[in-house]
Amino acid sequence: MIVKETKNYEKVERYNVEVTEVIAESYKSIINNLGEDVHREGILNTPVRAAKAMQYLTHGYQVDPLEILKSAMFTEDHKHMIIVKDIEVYSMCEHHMLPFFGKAHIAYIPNGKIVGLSKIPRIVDAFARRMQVQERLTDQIKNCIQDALNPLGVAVVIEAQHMCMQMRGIQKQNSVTTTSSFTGAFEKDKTRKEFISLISNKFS
Ligand SMILES: Nc1nc2c(ncn2[C@@H]2O[C@H](COP(=O)(O)OP(=O)(O)OP(=O)(O)O)[C@@H](O)[C@H]2O)c(=O)[nH]1
Ligand SMILES: [Zn+2]
Repeated sequence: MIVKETKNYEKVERYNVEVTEVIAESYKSIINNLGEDVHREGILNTPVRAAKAMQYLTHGYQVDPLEILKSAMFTEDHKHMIIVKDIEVYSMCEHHMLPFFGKAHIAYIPNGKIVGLSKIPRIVDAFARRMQVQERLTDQIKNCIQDALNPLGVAVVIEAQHMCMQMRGIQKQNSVTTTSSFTGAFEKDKTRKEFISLISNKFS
């Protein structure tokens, strides 16, 4: 499944017909085995809908995050912390194939190159729209920014709720998991504290 943006910035979803049919057949069997009637009106198109939904939720495999960053890098002599915070994250836990969702807060300190701001949420999506664990998602985002920009440091914090811990299993509705990953300057106490303090401030 490919998500493309047109020149007018409209998002177009293109599904490979054969892949969708194969996944839909599997869903038919799953729905049947769950005890539902696959011929019931409301469910008749569900296998295809679910096949498309699942391909959408994992379309990050078709995206190259490094290329996204490289497509908008600019030379700039700015050596201060740049933070993009409160980026919505929707991902799929690889253990249960249930969503986990929350916010990512990302910072870097440039070393000659800055990147187009929108590209940071774009790479979050590129890695999040896959089967993931929160820890790997956090590290992949950090490594990608480090590799593309070679900055003085990168910081990534993700706060998320896992549906597999809420709707089933341990059923804890209010627990939030925080993961973090740092390079370079952010390994220093002072810089990391400044980052944590800035992401904790809310705009009034
Ligand atoms: N570290 C980590 N664990 C995760 C993540 N998403 C889900 N899990 C956990 O993956 C584990 C899988 O454990 P298993 O014991 O194999 O699965 P389970 O029997 O369904 O476990 P319960 O959820 O405890 O019922 C669970 O503890 C989940 O909470 C994640 O992003 N990171
Ligand atoms: Zn899970």
